[in-house]
Amino acid sequence: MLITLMRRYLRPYWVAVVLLLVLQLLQTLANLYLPSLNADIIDNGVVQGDIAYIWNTGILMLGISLLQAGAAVGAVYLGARAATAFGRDVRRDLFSTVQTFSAREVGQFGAPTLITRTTNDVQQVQQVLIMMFTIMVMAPIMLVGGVFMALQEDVELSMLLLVVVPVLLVCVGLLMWRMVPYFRAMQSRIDTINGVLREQITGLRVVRAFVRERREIERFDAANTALYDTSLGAGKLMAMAFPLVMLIMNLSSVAVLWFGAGRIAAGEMQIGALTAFIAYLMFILMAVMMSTMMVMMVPRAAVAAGRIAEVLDTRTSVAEPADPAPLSSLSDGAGPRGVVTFEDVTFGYPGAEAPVLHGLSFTARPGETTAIIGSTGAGKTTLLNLVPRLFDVTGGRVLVDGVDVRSLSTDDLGSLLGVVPQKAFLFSGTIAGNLRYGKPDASEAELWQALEITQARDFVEALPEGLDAPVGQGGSTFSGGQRQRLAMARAVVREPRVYLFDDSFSALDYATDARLRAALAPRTRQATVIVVAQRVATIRDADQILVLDHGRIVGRGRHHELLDREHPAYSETYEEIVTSQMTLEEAA
Ligand SMILES: Nc1ncnc2c1ncn2[C@@H]1O[C@H](COP(=O)(O)OP(=O)(O)OP(=O)(O)O)[C@@H](O)[C@H]1O
Repeated sequence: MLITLMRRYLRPYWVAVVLLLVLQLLQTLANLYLPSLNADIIDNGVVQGDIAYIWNTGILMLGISLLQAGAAVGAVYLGARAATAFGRDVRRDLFSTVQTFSAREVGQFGAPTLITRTTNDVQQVQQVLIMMFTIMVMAPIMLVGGVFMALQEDVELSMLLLVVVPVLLVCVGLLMWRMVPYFRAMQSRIDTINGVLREQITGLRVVRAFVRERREIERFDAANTALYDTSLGAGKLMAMAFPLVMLIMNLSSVAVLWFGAGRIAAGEMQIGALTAFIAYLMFILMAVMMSTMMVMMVPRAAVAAGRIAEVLDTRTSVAEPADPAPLSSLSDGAGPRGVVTFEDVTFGYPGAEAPVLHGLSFTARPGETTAIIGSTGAGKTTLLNLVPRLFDVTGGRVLVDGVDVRSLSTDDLGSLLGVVPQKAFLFSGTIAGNLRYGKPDASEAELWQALEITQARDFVEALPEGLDAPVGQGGSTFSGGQRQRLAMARAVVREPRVYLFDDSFSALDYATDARLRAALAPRTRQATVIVVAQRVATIRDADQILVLDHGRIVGRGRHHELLDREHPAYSETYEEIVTSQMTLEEAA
């Protein structure tokens, strides 16, 4: 998975990658060559007193050092560029894939993991990529080249490698092997801390209201201590790792000096060769250490790459039609009017045993208001979500002007709808920016008009910056009712064919609710309005009221018809809802 991801996303940067590999090769070879030149200076220059040789070789060494430094800088630069570009491209694709997801896929993954995958997991792979760019080229060359050069300097002394290398390999391998579980656990501990923190920040008011601060602090402490323990475990091993490696390296140097001194005394080796040998030994040991670390890090990155690929490979369940029906084909070729028809619609959430909606059939017409009322959990929001295709039906069809919503392109379908969700959501920015979300070229006059209709003009006018007043993330700087009215204004600015209001009026007081509906009526005269409501007062004038109970339509008609025991449309459920909110005299 890691390789596939890297191949796919590094392809545009292959020139930079090849160039950086060549530069790495150059600098590693230069690195390998320098100790040998140093040995030559000592043996042929210093020992023999040949000043000219020292100068010439010294200048050559300087040249090679400069070349090596240049190549190293170039390689690091190109590597960093390719790796960061890789990260940017993967994040971009993850984001645009998630944008295509329906509520089904988002629910299946969960928002937190989608965020972690786009940020943390990409970072993990990117880091390993940078390491690979250097170590993958450097380590094998340093290892093979180091052994080759060491043999060139002295074959007998090279036998020491047979002892030193396996010892280092085993020690570093063991340490890393014990560290990996800590690293894995660390990720999930960080996830837990994030989870607790997110919940507490979002639910801060509830925590305060129920005086649960102490309990919440304990919860956070537990998660925090778990992370501390894990980090400490990894830290202890890490603290051991460096001294251990240094000890092995120093002991090896001592061994080389010990045996080398004997060989020099016996006239079998020169001093320069001994210094070069020590340098090559260090190269070899470094290469072994880096390769071991690399081998241990790859599985972690592979896990991250797998998680990224899982998102990238997920196809949305509300797929775009291959051959979308043009808007002009709606209403039998007359163009969009906004007639919404549910035809024997059944819907069940993924993984749920029973459907939430059962065989719903109704038509909502332009110029009419269709209201949906029912107890909580009856399926009202679910029903509304099927029109903009947040989910697709599991049985039956949802039609707009006689065309199945699944046959329209999502852009076309969206252009017909003005949705006001149950939880009004605003984006950070300004009020004007939010209102123009569905119609970027709307004039200021249009924005004020929409605000007037949704009874939001007064409070926006009262803000010092007016339309340019800042909006906090999610709309946090406004009250629930203000947010709701701004969200409605956003839909009104768009002048859609179909308005979908999901319980948008319940955050308003009775008087504002009534004024808003009165102001909205002329604007929606040509449009289809579907309103989900809890309050009977909000919908008593609706042209058609659908009473929903456990996902079935158990009553349909106008307010008076549904209450009239003599009328065929009479609904006992509706009467129960009405009497729970007002006396029958008030309702009449
Ligand atoms: N994402 C989901 N996954 C699984 N089940 C869900 C999901 N959303 C809602 N449900 C279930 O579907 C049923 C209908 O929910 P829905 O939100 O449509 O009800 P509602 O009538 O709008 O309620 P309310 O008036 O409280 O908003 C409920 O039983 C709920 O538990």
